[in-house]
Formats: sequence, C-alpha cells, structure tokens
Amino acid sequence: MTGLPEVLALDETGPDRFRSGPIPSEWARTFGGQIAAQSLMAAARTLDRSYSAHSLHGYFLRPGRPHEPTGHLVERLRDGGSFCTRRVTALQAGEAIFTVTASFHRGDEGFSHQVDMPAVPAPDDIPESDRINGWGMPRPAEWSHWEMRWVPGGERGHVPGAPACQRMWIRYGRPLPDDGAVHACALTYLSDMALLGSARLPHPPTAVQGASLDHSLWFLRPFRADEWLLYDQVSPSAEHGRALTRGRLFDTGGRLVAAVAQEGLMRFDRPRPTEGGDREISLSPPASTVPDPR
Ligand SMILES: CCCCCCCCCCCCCCCC(=O)SCCNC(=O)CCNC(=O)[C@H](O)C(C)(C)COP(=O)(O)OP(=O)(O)OC[C@H]1O[C@@H](n2cnc3c(N)ncnc32)[C@H](O)[C@@H]1OP(=O)(O)O
Repeated sequence: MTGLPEVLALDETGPDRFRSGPIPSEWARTFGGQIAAQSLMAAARTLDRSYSAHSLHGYFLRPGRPHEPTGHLVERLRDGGSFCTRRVTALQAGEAIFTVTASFHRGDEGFSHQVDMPAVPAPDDIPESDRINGWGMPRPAEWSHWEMRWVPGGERGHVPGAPACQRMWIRYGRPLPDDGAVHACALTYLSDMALLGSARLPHPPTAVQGASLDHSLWFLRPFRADEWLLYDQVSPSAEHGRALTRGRLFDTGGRLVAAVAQEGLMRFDRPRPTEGGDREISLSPPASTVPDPR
C-alpha cells in the first residue's frame, strides 16, 4: 500500500504546476484528505521554507478518480513580509475537483493561551483498532500506515440521542522526515479521516450519501504527525442533508496544535448502481455491524 511520502511526492510539470498520483484506492472517489494534503504540498513547494502553513480553506468540487493523476495548479496571490497566500486548483482531465486557499506565515511574537486538553486515557492504555469507531467496519487499506486508538465512548454510535462526538489518538506509524511541510500535509490528510463520522453517530443506520464538501484547518503550534495526536471531534449540527463538524488536535503534552472545521454531505441515499466494484465512501454501515439500540 502506498505510504504518505509517495502520496506527497509531486512531480513538477512546469512553473507552479505539479502532478500527483495515480494512488491506488479501494474507494471509488479519492479520499478528500489526500487531495487537500497534495494541494497544500504543491503550495508549499512554491515558497521559501522559512514560511510554514498556518491555515487553509478548501472546497471539494467533484469526486476525484484515484486511478488517474491529478494536476495541482498554484496561483501566487500574495507574497508579504510575514504572510504569503496561495490558491491551488486540483484538476483531473481539465476539470477542477478541489480548490484551496492556503496561507503561510513566518513566526511573530505575541500573547499565548489555549483551552485545556480533555481528560482522556493515554494512547498506550487503549488497544489499537483496525475498525472505524461506531461502525465495526475495517478501515480502508490506504489508511493502513496510520495507527488509531479510539477513546472509549463513541463506539455506542447509531443509538438515537447518542452524542455527536468521538475522540481518537492517531499517528502515522512510520517515521516521517524532519520537514514541517510534510507534517502539515500529514495532518491535513488525517484531519479528513472519520470527522464526518461524528455527525453520523446519533442517527440510525439509514443509508446516506456522504462526502466532505469543504474543509478549513488552522495550524496553531508545531507538532509531528508521526507522534500521537488526540483528535477530538464533534458535530454541532446536521440539517438539509449537510452536517457541520469541528475538530481539535492536541499532542501528548496537551498542546493544542490544530483546529478543523468541515461541512459534509450527509443526505439520505437513493440506491444507484456502483461503478467498477469499488466502494463509494458510504456512511452506511451494514446492519449487522450496528449495535442494537435497545
Ligand atoms: C464504505 C467504507 C466507508 C467507511 C465509512 C466510515 C464512516 C466514518 C468515517 C468517514 C470517513 C470518510 C470520510 C471521507 C470523506 C471524503 O474523503 S469524501 C471525498 C472528498 N469529497 C468529494 O469527493 C466531494 C466532491 N464533490 C462532489 O462530489 C459534488 O460537489 C457533490 C457534493 C456531489 C455535489 O455536486 P452536484 O453536481 O451538485 O451533485 P448532485 O447533482 O446533487 O448529485 C450528484 C450525483 O449524485 C446523485 N444523487 C443526488 N442525490 C442523491 C441521493 N440523495 N442519493 C444518491 N445519489 C444522489 C445525482 O443523481 C448525481 O448522480 P450522477 O448524475 O452523477 O450519476
């Protein structure tokens, strides 16, 4: 299975133009975190390394096809003394599948405060799981290099009235290079994992069509994605076939290192023929894996 360094290895095809993939996947559509991570890497490649990403805001416009390459076209919106901004459009066959604006900063001095990390068991006190929380389903193979330990509680999903929140410890299970851009892209990748699942937890196992629609991410403090991060996820709202989700990421020292917000499609599914036998990113667990709500 392709690892993160290969996912982030972009070919430069021209000035401010990069190409990624194809990356094998068992899903019919490209994982959104992958496209966002690659586009962020394309933006970072056009900047001096003294700048590091502090935020990104993106829209998933069309489903990506994992078995085809993706072009990443970078526009230099502004180069300032402290902040630089890039817009990246990810394209397949000439059509935009994703667009993101990413901003980079080189450090200033200022005040410091943060919220406390929730009190949770340490990752070493929680068993490793190859299942997605609340679903009893195996993770897709492309996530196999990621280690996940679910904080007990969220596995009681699909019970009406269950809280729309879940927490997991997560890290990339192999050493990553000492390159801040790689760690920012790795966090971008993982930040799309399971986040929409938090919105699914209070609802019965009715079939829904799910996909990330937009994604915002703020990098707040230095971190490593190959060390444990607590991913605290909550969905404040679901309505009109869309769910809002938010996430916070803490390192093991309790430092708040990143914050995420996303709106996802979560509409009742109309049965459709699936293409080529690949799995759509369906937020519909098989009934046999769902805990009995009684
Ligand atoms: C399986 C294992 C997973 C494990 C499960 C674990 C869960 C627990 C953790 C989750 C973890 C994963 C999380 C990953 C999250 C991403 O990675 S998702 C990937 C990234 N995001 C995307 O790819 C979204 C890209 N954007 C789009 O696809 C499009 O913008 C949108 C959102 C579909 C909207 O486009 P649109 O043209 O306005 O769409 P629309 O016309 O409404 O419909 C499009 C198609 O759907 C059909 N459709 C419309 N309404 C419906 C409906 N209600 N029902 C069915 N079809 C419909 C339409 O007829 C149309 O069909 P075609 O004509 O194309 O055949």
